[in-house]
Amino acid sequence: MSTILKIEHLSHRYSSSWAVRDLNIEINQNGIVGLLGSNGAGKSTTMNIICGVLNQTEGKVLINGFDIREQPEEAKKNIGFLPQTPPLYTDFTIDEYLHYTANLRAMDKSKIKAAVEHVKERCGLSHFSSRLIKNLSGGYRQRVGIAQAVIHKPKLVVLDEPTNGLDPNQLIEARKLIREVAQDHAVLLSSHILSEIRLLCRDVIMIESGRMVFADSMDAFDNYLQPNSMLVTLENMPSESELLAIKGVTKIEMLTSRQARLYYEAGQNINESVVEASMKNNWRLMEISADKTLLDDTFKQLSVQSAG
Ligand SMILES: Nc1ncnc2c1ncn2[C@@H]1O[C@H](COP(=O)(O)OP(=O)(O)OP(=O)(O)O)[C@@H](O)[C@H]1O
Repeated sequence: MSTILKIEHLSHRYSSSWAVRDLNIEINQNGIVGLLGSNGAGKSTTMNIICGVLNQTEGKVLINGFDIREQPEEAKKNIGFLPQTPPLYTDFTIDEYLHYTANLRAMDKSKIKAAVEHVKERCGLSHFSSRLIKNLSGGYRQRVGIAQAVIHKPKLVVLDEPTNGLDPNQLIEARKLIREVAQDHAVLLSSHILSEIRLLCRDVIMIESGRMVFADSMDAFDNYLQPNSMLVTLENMPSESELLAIKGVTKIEMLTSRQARLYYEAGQNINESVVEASMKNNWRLMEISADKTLLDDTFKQLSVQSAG
């Protein structure tokens, strides 16, 4: 079986400056892969190249084994794309628009009607079939955008910041739909919001200044960003020096009268030592948890580092 998406040494230059440098990405299975990066990192450029909207300066993009530049028709049959601004014709009804996009994808004419019904059902649009797109809320427009991206059952679905600008209820609905889509498709989803990527994605690729700075599972990303620290809540909080005496602990930060951040050496597991010390000294351990609060800070640092 071919790899769904393979990107080799991809670089892109706009006039004089490079927006993407030597990207290598491979996606082999369904599920959501996050493309994370701050504004201007090169996410949209990468996605536009993957989807054949922009020709790269250097490198290769293969979709299901087809080169997007050399075999664009075959490659594009395997891609569904929702750009940052959904390509909606607002004077069309949902039905008209989905028939139109199915025809654009050169789908077998005899299968279009059933495909439109199926995708409307799947995206929760059936009850709005004959409503004009201009009369839909932002959340429903986004659903139509996703529907046009999956109507032809592509192997790869590319969603450029699909949850941007949605209100909290629309966000929940959009995430649910994207998760459902990812059960049958490989989804590449971009965002500059770390928490959004953490919520949705199995794997994450982080780019900054056009270069890849990380690519692995979300769990590995959390570990990578964890500066080896944990949060402990103790009812009887001891002194800093007593906490520092716990085996493996290298630094203490007192956060409140009952909570402290404990830093430890990479690769160490200090949970047991903390529990033991607490029991021995009657510190009354209430909670011990991985420290996720530093993630956003570290993300900012990472972004700055890679820009340098
Ligand atoms: N058409 C263009 N001409 C010149 N430079 C461009 C063009 N499009 C993007 N750029 C530049 O290329 C770099 C990458 O932009 P890109 O839009 O790919 O980033 P992004 O990660 O998608 O950011 P955002 O989330 O803000 O869209 C930026 O420095 C941007 O200013």
